[in-house]
Amino acid sequence: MTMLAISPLTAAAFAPFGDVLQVQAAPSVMINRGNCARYSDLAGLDFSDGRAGISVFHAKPYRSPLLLDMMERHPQGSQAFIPMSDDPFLVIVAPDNDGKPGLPQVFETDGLQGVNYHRNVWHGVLTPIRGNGLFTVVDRIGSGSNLEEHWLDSAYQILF
Ligand SMILES: NC(=O)N[C@@H](O)C(=O)O
Ligand code: NI
Repeated sequence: MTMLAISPLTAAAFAPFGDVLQVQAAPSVMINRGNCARYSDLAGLDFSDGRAGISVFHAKPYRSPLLLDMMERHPQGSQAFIPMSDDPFLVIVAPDNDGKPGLPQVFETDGLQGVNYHRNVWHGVLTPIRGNGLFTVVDRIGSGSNLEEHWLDSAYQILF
């Protein structure tokens, strides 16, 4: 079974798939009488025929080795995962290859990062690896199906 290596999550590496939500080199503006740095407008939110909603996901942390046998995407909207703890999680994405996921890439967050998957980007399901598994999620609320799943012809293994 093919193993997938894990890379640290960076905005540059993740750019083809979405946005990294993290403190930037410089704030957009200082607010609250200089007591708070605001980093504005970090994610490309995109919802067709629906609206943005904020949900909470409570996921059980996975144990190593992880078997990656399915990837999914949301044709009608972006999806952001913002951790409610400072625990790292795995972010698994793949380019589209004629309507199927191409070679997956695996990133590990540094505990102070969230991600926003752009619309229709192949990704693995939410994958906490330790901690409380609590995440705030910003994604599309609307009618109709917004979930396309693809079961991989051959699974991958991820050690962490
Ligand atoms: N299905 C669902 O709401 N969650 C997935 O989209 C996911 O990315 O975890
Ligand atoms: Ni998803």
